[in-house]
Amino acid sequence: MQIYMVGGAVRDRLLGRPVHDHDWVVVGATPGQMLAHGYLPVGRDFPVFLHPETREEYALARTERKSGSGYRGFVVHSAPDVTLEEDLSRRDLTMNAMAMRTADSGLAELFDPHHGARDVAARVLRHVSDAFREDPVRILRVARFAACLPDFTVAPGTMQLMREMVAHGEMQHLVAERVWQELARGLMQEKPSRMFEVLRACGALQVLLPEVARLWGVPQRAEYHPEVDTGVHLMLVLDMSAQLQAPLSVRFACLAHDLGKGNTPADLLPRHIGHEVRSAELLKSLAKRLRVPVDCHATADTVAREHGHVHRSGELSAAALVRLLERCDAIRKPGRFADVLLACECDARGRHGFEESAYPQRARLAAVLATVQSVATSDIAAQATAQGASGPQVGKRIHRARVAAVAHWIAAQGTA
Ligand SMILES: Nc1ccn([C@@H]2O[C@H](COP(=O)(O)OP(=O)(O)OP(=O)(O)O)[C@@H](O)[C@H]2O)c(=O)n1
Ligand SMILES: [Mg+2]
Repeated sequence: MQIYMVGGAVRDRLLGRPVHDHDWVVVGATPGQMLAHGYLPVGRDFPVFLHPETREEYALARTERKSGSGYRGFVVHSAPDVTLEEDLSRRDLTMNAMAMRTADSGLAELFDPHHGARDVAARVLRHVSDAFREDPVRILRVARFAACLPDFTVAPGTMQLMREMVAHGEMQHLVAERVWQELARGLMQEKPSRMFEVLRACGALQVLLPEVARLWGVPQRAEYHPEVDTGVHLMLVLDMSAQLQAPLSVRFACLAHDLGKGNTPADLLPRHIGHEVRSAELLKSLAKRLRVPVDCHATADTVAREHGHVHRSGELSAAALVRLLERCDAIRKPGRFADVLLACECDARGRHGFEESAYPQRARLAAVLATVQSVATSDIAAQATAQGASGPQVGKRIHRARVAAVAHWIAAQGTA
């Protein structure tokens, strides 16, 4: 049997990027031989094994043919006579269809029948063959790679193929988990906007995230948004979230914060009165459809509802500031509130001409929260209960003490 390194590890080595995991392909072996060598079988559908020590994936060379629609509709042929070339030609992109082996001389040998190295040098994402059609997840992968390798472009023929796949309804067969997985990974790359550009260009965005796709062409007020177009703004916000190295929940919150601008009544444009609540409603159905994790949804919901108040928090009274913190559940969930503030900063700086602007609201609200947290609520509660106060009355006293503390803090800021 011969073992070759394949897929992302070969690609990333060529790109000079850090290699996270290795995929291996084994030619000329049977499952029985793999088991005899101590490899552990995984998966029901494909002849894939885990190395007994490294736990990396070793797959027997295989060919694949689509037998029906959907995720599992494949006929897999794996046998000791399947060649490396056959295995490589079923893969998605030329840059992912290279193999490497350490030769007896100790030098690394590259097997590159589809000219992946040439495409890497030319910064092109190109499909290997028409077999690309067989798996619609590949459209999401191309979009994700575009976000990760922002100077790469999609080859025109590949974009054409992706358009055809979308037009044939292939995106409908994707299961929510796979869509979310790829979307989440794409959001975490260096330039998330590239993923959305690619998905938009092939028509997949319209199918997967129509709430997002419809934001292009929707105007906003130029005084606040020099870029005017809501879709353009959204892309600036997402790239700002990457620039500020925000975690996934923040990046997803950025994606969803302005969804409600997509269904603003036409007579209100370019104003978007009430878009915050509409955003939260659209977010709810999107999160359900894609099975978005609860923490991402919760952060995004607060950002959608409250981003306007956070932006204007400099004008709020002590009482209004405490109410804002209470609505954000900031006292119980300070970590999440920090994420909400970061998303708001991405929103404010994700505008033409504001990229380098300061966003003092973030540090100020963090300080207001610290002030509120310093109020000794258990002492107030104990005292109130001793005086025979009811539950709601205790709550009111705590609220009043918090407002007083914030008012005091604001006054001290003024004299500092
Ligand atoms: N839908 C898919 C998924 C994977 N592959 C092939 O399987 C390899 C390994 O897949 P995976 O580990 O999922 O992705 P990588 O390309 O290795 O990228 P990374 O692990 O860095 O995300 C890919 O390089 C590609 O050759 C494919 O052709 N089509
Ligand atoms: Mg991999």
